[in-house]
Amino acid sequence: MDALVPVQSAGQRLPVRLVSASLHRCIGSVSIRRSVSGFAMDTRISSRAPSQFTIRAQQSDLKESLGVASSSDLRIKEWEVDMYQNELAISQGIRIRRKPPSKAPLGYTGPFELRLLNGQVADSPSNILEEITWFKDQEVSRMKELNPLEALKKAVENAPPTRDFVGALRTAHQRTGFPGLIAEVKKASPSRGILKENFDPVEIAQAYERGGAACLSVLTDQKYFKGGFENLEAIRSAGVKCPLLCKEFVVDPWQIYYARTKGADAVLLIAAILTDLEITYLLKLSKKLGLAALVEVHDEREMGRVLGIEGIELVGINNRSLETFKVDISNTKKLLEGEHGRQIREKDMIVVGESGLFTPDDIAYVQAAGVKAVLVGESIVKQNDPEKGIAGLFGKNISQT
Ligand SMILES: O=P(O)(O)OC[C@@H](O)[C@@H](O)c1c[nH]c2ccccc12
Repeated sequence: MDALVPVQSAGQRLPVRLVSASLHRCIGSVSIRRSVSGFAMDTRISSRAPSQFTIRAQQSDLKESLGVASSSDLRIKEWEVDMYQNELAISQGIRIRRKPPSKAPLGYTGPFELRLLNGQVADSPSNILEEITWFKDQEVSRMKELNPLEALKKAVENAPPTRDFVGALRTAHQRTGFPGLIAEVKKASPSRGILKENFDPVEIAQAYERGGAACLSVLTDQKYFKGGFENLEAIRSAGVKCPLLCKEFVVDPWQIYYARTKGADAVLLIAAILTDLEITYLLKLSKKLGLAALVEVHDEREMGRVLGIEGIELVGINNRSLETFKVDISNTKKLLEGEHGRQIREKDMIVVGESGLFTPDDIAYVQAAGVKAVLVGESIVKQNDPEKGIAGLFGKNISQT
């Protein structure tokens, strides 16, 4: 990603060839189009209005790098890259399409003709996760314009060190004998609507900390969860000591940098929307920036994929399908049985039981299934006093005092 350097001065030649080549190497055919167009449309280019010459020079570099000659050829190449990305995702059992399908550009002939002949593809999102993912893709493009990657990288260099998310979970587990608690600062969700009307994120975070939470999860998605990065920042600067998970739908490496500058100590990577290569790359990037990564799975297939990826310390099992909203806590048990469970124990990974946990019995059930941590939102955020909510959830006061 280092090659994603914005234009500094007119006439400067940029190694665009390297941009696409290195992306190709790092994340396969994954997000070349977004990165390429993100690059080509970089705000610094438009806001600093360099000479036409610079822009032309870049575009020709770009075409050359993709082996194309005209802008319609370039459109076709970009479209093909999207199609390859979809194919790659489908081959890994990923049902979520990362972008709305688009028709082949005029004049296209090539390897996807047969697939196009196969008939209609739905061009509205098939489920809520797909809708969120499509929206996120556009939202990130807009946010990148306001916060170019170069500026974020500088901010990261001066950011205070991160706190040890995984260590905090292990310590809490040893201290209490219960799974370490990641308590979620969550105002609303698409499945449950508004959970708390008078929502003060800092007050809730402090109450969670007093109640014995090991870590906090802060939803930053605005549109679907009524969260925000300002909540993450506010909680961090209010002096809360628990490490913070930035709960976002990550579809682009830029978001990892952004989360780091806003005070996150960990990020979420959702296997249902990311290919193996993307998870591998985003994991490495997170580590480089000092962040832990919670890799979330929902079914056996995703668990199998994730177990094949090196370097994962934290796996979340979501009991809620983000496609259908169905919640079933026996999902945690099911995914920890047999060969998968054996591999997890062998690698000493921490499994986080996520969603739909309300009672001490629920906690005991997922603990018996093998989790060392739990991620809980609704049942504790809804309480008038979230600190007491935690004691209610565990059937015991788990605070330090
Ligand atoms: O409120 P609950 O049922 O306790 O769930 C919390 C958490 O697991 C859930 O918010 C969640 C799990 N994975 C996610 C991914 C995106 C958004 C939200 C989530």
